[in-house]
Amino acid sequence: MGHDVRYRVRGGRPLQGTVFIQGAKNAVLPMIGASLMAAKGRTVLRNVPIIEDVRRAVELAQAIGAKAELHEAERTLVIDASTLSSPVLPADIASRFRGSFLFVPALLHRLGEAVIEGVGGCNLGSRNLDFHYNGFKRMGATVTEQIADNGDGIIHIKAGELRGGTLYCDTPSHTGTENLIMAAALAHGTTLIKNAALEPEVLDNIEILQRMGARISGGGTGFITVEGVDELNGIEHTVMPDRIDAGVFVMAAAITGGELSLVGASLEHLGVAADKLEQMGVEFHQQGAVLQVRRERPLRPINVITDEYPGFATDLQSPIMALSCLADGPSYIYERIFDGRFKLAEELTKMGADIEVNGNRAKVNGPNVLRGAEVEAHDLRCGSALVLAGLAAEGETTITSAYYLDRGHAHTAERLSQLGADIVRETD
Ligand SMILES: CC(=O)N[C@H]1[C@@H](OP(=O)(O)OP(=O)(O)OC[C@H]2O[C@@H](n3ccc(=O)[nH]c3=O)[C@H](O)[C@@H]2O)O[C@H](CO)[C@@H](O)[C@@H]1O
Ligand SMILES: C=C(OP(=O)(O)O)C(=O)O
Repeated sequence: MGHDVRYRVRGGRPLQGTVFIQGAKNAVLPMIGASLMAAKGRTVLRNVPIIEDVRRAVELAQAIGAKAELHEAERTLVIDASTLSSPVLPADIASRFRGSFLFVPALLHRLGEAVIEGVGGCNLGSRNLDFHYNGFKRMGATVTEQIADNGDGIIHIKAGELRGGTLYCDTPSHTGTENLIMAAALAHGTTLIKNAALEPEVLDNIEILQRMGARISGGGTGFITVEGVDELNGIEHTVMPDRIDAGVFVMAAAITGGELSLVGASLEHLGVAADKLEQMGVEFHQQGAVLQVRRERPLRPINVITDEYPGFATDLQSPIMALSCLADGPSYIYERIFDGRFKLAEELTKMGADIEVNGNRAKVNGPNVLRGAEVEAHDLRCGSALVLAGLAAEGETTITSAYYLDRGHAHTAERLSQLGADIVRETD
């Protein structure tokens, strides 16, 4: 996986024009999980990002018996889950994306069990699932692990009937909150989830579940109450815009000294990242649902501490590391969410950056002149950061293992080319 896609970028062109922000990866994946909970009717999702994670999610839905049709040109996904038949999330698909674990509540409710042969997602250090498992157990499920012949662990979760209870996340886990809400939506009785995540995608998921018939209150407060209902129905829903995609395009304008109109981007959804980018010298003008952004002055250095929403999103940490290479002085980055998210530093160093990494802290000694090099996308956001670095670098940058980038960003080369970038996508 990940070795067959390359991007070639030739830097030095300021980006200008209008770009359409895609639908949110981290909203559509739990929505696909939610739509599998509807035993009757079809769910229609609009503004679906055409990314590899969505293609994998469609394959996985089909593998467990649902009818799922992705209409790419229309960015529309139609799901009929009435035919759900297999509780097994097969490793060859499920281990390619993190969102596969969001199918578990539907399997528990519809088939009484889930068999998880693998969970994927970006390799960012330890990525535990204990808040999910502990929550399912508190609702009456049993969770057991069996070691397969090849040494891989296979998790079996069985739940004859889930019942409401008091659940919590030790820290406000994004997918953990979504999974516990979905598990509670069709459980018997009332569930309270404490220390729930506040991310806009979590709220968009609460909205789709409510429209399907779920009874959920407290979204956005950290305490979510769910009163279980007997069934959920297929409905139509438009996926919210992707705030990480928006943040990357803001930084594309910033790193090239350009000016862009981002259709669908929201300053509010960027949280603290908007303030940090403003401090670096980015100018924002929110005009309704279009965000205008430009950078004319030299970039200033920045201190970043990643945090749950509305803090600085960890998924924008890699892109801002690339941007801070050009800033006039040292920038300090403290990654608090994941313990293995600095592989990018080595790749940027190949391009001429000067970055000191110490555990979960990095110091970027800007300003550096970036030069084109062959670099590797170790994960999704490492990929988007390397594209940004390539846009600012002298000469040609080749980004390998770029399947990771395609996991989360749609039509990257096409959208950047329309803004004046020199970028092509190649496959073997
Ligand atoms: C598909 C999706 O929505 N992915 C996003 C989601 O990932 P994901 O939902 O996996 O991230 P979490 O919020 O769950 O994880 C954050 C931290 O909590 C820890 N943790 C989490 C769950 C658990 O049961 N036990 C535990 O210890 C993790 O190891 C990690 O250190 O949120 C991340 C943090 O905003 C984003 O980077 C990902 O893009
Ligand atoms: C970490 C990410 O995604 P996932 O949780 O899907 O691996 C990401 O989007 O950067």
